[in-house]
Amino acid sequence: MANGLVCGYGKHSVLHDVSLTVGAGEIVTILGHNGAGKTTALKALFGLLPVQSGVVIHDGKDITRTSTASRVRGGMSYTSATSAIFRDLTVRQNLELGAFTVRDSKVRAERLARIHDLFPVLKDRGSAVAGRMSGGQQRLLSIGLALMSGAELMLLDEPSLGIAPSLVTELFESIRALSRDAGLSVVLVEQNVGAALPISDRVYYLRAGEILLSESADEARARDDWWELF
Ligand SMILES: Nc1ncnc2c1ncn2[C@@H]1O[C@H](COP(=O)(O)OP(=O)(O)OP(=O)(O)O)[C@@H](O)[C@H]1O
Repeated sequence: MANGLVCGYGKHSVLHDVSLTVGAGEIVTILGHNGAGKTTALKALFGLLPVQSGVVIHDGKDITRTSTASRVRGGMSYTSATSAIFRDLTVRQNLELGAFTVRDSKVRAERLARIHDLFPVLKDRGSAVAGRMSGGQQRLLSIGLALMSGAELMLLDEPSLGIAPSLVTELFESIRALSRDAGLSVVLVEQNVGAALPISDRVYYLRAGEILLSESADEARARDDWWELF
């Protein structure tokens, strides 16, 4: 997915030689302290930041210089840590907009039904104004939006942020189910290590823009010294 990525803001490099892979149906989690470069890595993968050197590969194609729009068409989505929804529109309108690139109305209806099954609150509150829902419900909606686009690879930045613990478990189980049943691949950035590890396949540890270590989530779960690694 990324090889030798160097990227940052202006002339300032934040990522130094970052390489990472995510297979079909795999959930890969990037762990690291504040400021390590986790969000920067997701943005670089999604084409929101120019890459100074290195390559981004998706579906076997070099997409390093392609636009974000073409990455969306290619099956990628990015959900930022700050609520990525249309606050003044209803929940239903938000979800419909998530699939604005999908012409086939049957496909749109199927996706909507699936998301309603996954997150029934988005069905029950379909006519609610999105910006007036709770923070947790807004997070679910932002993930619903990404799923409506038909993403095969989701880049998720701190999905648990601001969500009640019971809902975090439910949300993460839904993500796991999507990867298991529908082959969804996920690159997850998460401070809530306890919630992320049980659904992850592999883990990358990022420090000051460099990958320190990559290991299986089983190995990571067996550790009690994550933070000493950084
Ligand atoms: N828009 C920006 N312009 C300049 N520097 C930025 C910008 N956004 C982030 N940075 C810097 O890039 C570095 C990495 O930030 P980034 O947000 O990727 O870290 P992070 O690991 O996601 O941290 P957090 O867990 O706090 O979100 C930090 O030093 C940050 O100050």
